[in-house]
Amino acid sequence: MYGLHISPRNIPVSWCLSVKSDRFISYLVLDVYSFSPCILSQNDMETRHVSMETQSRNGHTPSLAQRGFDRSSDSGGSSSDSDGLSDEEEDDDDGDQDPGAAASTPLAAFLSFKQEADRRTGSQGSLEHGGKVPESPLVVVMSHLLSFLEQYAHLQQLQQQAERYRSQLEQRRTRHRRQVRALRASYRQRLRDKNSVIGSLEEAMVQQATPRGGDAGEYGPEPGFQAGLHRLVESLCGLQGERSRMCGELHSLHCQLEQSEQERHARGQACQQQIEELKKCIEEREEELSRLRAESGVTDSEKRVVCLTAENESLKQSLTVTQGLLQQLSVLPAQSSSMLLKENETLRSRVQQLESSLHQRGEQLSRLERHSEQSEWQRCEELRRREERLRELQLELDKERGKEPTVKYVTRTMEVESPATQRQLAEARERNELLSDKLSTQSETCRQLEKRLRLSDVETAGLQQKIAAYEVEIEKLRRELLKEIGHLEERKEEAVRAAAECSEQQLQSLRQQFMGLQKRLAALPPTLRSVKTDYASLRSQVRNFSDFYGAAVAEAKKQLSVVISEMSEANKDLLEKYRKEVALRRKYHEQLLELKGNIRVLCRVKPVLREDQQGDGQAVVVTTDPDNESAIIVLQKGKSRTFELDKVFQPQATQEEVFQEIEPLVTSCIDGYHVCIFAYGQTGSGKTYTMEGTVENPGINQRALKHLFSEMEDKKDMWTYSVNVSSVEIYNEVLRDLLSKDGEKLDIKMNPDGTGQLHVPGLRVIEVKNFKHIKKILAMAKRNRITFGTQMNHNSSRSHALLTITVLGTDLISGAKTCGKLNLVDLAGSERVWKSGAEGERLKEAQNINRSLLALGDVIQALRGRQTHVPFRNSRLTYLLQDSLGKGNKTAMVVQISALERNVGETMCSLKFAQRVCKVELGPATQKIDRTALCEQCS
Ligand SMILES: Nc1ncnc2c1ncn2[C@@H]1O[C@H](COP(=O)(O)OP(=O)(O)OP(=O)(O)O)[C@@H](O)[C@H]1O
Repeated sequence: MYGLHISPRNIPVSWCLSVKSDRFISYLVLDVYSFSPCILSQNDMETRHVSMETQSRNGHTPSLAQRGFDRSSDSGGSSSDSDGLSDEEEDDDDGDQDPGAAASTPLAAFLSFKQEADRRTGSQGSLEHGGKVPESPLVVVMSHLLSFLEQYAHLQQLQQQAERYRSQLEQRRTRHRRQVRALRASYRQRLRDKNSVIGSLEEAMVQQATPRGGDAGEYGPEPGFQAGLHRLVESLCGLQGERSRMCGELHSLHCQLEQSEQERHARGQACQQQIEELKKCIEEREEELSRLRAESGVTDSEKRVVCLTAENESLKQSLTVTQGLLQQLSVLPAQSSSMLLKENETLRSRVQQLESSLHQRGEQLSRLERHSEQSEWQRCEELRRREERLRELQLELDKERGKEPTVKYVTRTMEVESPATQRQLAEARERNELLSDKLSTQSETCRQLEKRLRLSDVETAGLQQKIAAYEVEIEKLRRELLKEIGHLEERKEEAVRAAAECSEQQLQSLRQQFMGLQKRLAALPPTLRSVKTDYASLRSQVRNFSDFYGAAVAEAKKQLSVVISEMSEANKDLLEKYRKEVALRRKYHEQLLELKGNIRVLCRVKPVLREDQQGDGQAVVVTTDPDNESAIIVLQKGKSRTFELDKVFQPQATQEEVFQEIEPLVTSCIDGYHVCIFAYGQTGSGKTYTMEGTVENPGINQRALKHLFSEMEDKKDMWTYSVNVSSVEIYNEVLRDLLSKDGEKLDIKMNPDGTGQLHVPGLRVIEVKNFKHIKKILAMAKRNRITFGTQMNHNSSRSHALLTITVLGTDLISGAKTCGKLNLVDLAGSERVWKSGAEGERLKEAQNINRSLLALGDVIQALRGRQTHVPFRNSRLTYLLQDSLGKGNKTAMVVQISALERNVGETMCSLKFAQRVCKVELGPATQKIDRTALCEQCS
C-alpha cells in the first residue's frame, strides 16, 4: 500500500512529503527558505532528525538547500569581493567554477535516489511477484512534482551561472580599468620624456644656430653641442628601450587575451554541454511522462474502465445464460416465468444504469486527463520559454565575447590617440551600463518566472486533490458495482435453483405418466384382438356390398334409359310445336308487311344544325303532327300542304328509331326475300347519315348487318347461313366496284344460265364471317366512294352507292335452302343545278344524278300504273335494282327532307315523289326458297 502524509514533525523549517510502501519509505524534503527539494531515504532522515535536533537545541536551524548549495554560494561570495583581488587570484577563482557541479545538487541526489528506488522496486517486484508492480497514481503525481522541482533547480543553476558570468564581467571590467590607468600613467611618463628630449634637442639646435666667435669655432665642436648630442643619443636609446618594453607588455597582453579567449571558449563549451544535458534531461522526462501516462496514471483509470467493461461483459454473458435457462424452463408455470422475466428486465436495466454511470465516470476521467495534459503542455511551454531565454543570454554572452577585439584595438591605439581612446572608453562604459540594465531586467524576469512556477505548483496541488477525489469516487462506484454483481449472482442462483426444482417436479410427473402408459400398454393386446376380428368381418361385408352395388347400378341404368326415351319423345313434340310457332310468326309478320304495303315510304326530317343557320331562308317550314305519325305539313308561300306517308320521323328521331321501323324488312331477308332500302332526297338532307351514319352513331347499313348476324345466331340450331357482300357505285352512269382497289369499270349483264337474273362480271363478292369483318368492308367502301364539296354539302356524295348483302340459308333438318338479298342504296343528292352553282364536271355529275333519279321516278310511275313495261334499263341504277324493285319484292324508301324555308322547293319535290311511291303496289312478296335442291339463282 502507498500513502501520502505531510509531516512537519521533526523538520520545523521544511515541508516533508513521504512516499510510503511496504518495502521502503522515501522522503521528499522541500526547504521553505530556498524552495530547494531533496530526496532522503529513511536512514538519511533518521540521521538528519538527530542532527537537526542537536542544532535546534543550539538555537540554529540550518536549511537543507543551503547545505546543498554551500559551494556555489561560497563561490558567489568570493566573486562579489573580487574587485580587490589580483589577476592571478581571479584566474584561480575562475578555475574553481566546475561545469559538472550540477551533479552534486540535491536534485541530482534525488534523481540518483529515485533511479535506485526504481531499480530496487523492480528487482523486489520481480522477485516477489515475478512481474511488474503497478505504480500508484500518487507516485506518478509525485514524480511529476519532482520533475517540476528538478526543472526549477535547473533554472536556479542557470541563474547562478548568469551570476558567475556577471561577476566575471565585472572582474574583467576592473582589470581593464586598471590596465587603462597604468597605460595612461606610462603614456604621461613617456610624454614627459619626449618633451624633455624635444627640449634638449631644441636647445642643441639653438646652440648650433648661434654664431660662435674666435678660432675655436672653426677648428672643432663646442663642448655644449657635444653634450646635447650625447643627451639626444641617450634619449633615443631610452625610447628604444621603452619601445621594446612596450612590445613586451603588448605581447603579454596578447597572451592574456588568448588565454581569456580560450577560457571563454571552454566555458561556452561547458554551457553548451549543460544545455545539451538539460535538453536530454527534458526529453527523458517527456519520455518518462508519456510512458507513465501509457502505463499508469490516466491508463490506470482506463484500465479500470476496461476492467469494469469486462466485468460488465461477463455480467451480460451470465444474463444471456440466465435467459437461456429461462427459455429452457419455459415449461415452468407461467407465473414464475413471468416473474423471472421481470427480474431479468430489472437486472438488465440495472446493468444498463451501471454501464451509463461507468460511461459518465470514464468521461470525467478523460476530462481530467485532458486538463492534466493541458497543464503539462503549459509547463512544457514555460520550459521552452526559459530555454529560449537561456539561449538569449548565451547569445548576449557571445556578443560580449565578440567585443574583445575592440578593446584590444583601443589598447593598441591608446598610445597615439588619447582623446579617441577616452571616447571609446566612455562608450564602453555606456555599454556596460546598458548591460547592467539588461541584467537587472533579466533578474526581474527570473523573479516573475519563479512566481509563475509557484502558481503552477498550487495548480498542480489542486489537480492532485481533484484526482484523489475522483479516485475515491471510482472506488465507491467499483464497490457499488461489485455489490450489484453479488446481488445479481444471488438472484441468478435463486432462479437456477427454482428452475431445478421445477424440472424435478416435471420429471416426477413425466415418470407418473410413463407408468400409466405402461399399464395401458399392458391392457392393449386383448383390444387389438377384438379389433382384428371386427376388421375381418367388415372386409367380408364390403365384398358383399360391391356385388349388391353392381346390381343396383344396372337397375338404375335401365330405369334411366326408359325415362330418357320418354323425354326424347316429349322433346320431339315440343320441337314440332316450336317449328309451327315460328312458321305462324313468320306468316303473321308477312301479313303485317302486306297490310302495310309492299313499298314502304318513310320520311325523316333533318334537324336544323349550326352550319345550316347561315344565309337566307332559315325559317322552319316543315312540321309534323304528334297525333298522326304519317302526316307531314309543309308551308310554302303561305300555303300549307299535308303529305300522308307510311311513317314520318321527327327531326330529333334517333338512328335506332329509324332502324326499328325497317328491321322487319331486314329480318325477312334471312327468310329468303329480296329487300331494297334506299334513301332519297335533296343533297345535304341526310341520306348518307341515315344509311351509313357516323363512327359513333352508325346508320341503317351497319345496324342491318348486325341484326342479320344476331338473327342467324338465334337460328343456328336449325339453320346454317352464309353471308356475301358486294358494294358498287354508279358515278356518271358508270358502275365501279367499291371493294376493289383498281376501280375497274363494270358492266351489268344477264346471267347466261337463262334464269333472267342480272349479273355483274368481275364484281368482288366477299363472304363475311362475323360482324367485325363487315365493319372493315363498310369502311373500305366508304373510303372508295367519290365525294366532293358543294355549296349545299361540304362532303357531298356524287354517286349512288349500293351495298348488296346476299344471305344463303340451309335448314339443318329439312335441307331446304333460302336465298335472301338486301340492297341498301344511298342515292346521290338531287339538286337544282342553278342553286348548287355546279358547272363543268360538277354540272355533268348533277345532270347524270338527276337523270338517273328521273329514271327511278319513271320506274316507280310504271310500277304504280301496273304497266306491262317497266323502264328499268333507262338508267344503271334502275337496271341494277331491277330484281329488288320489281314485283314480289319488298322495298322501303326513306325520304330525307330539310325543314328550312330555303329548301322548301326541293322538300316539296321529294315529298311529292314519296307520295307517288307510296301508291305503288308490288304485289305480295315471294320467298326465294328451294325445298329440294340448292337455290341455283342465288349461287
Ligand atoms: N338526323 C341528323 N342528325 C344530325 N346530323 C345530320 C342528320 N342528318 C344529316 N346530318 C348532317 O348533315 C350533313 C349532310 O348530311 P349527308 O351528307 O348525309 O347528306 P346527303 O343527303 O347524303 O348529301 P349528298 O347527297 O350531297 O351526299 C352531314 O354533316 C350530316 O352529318
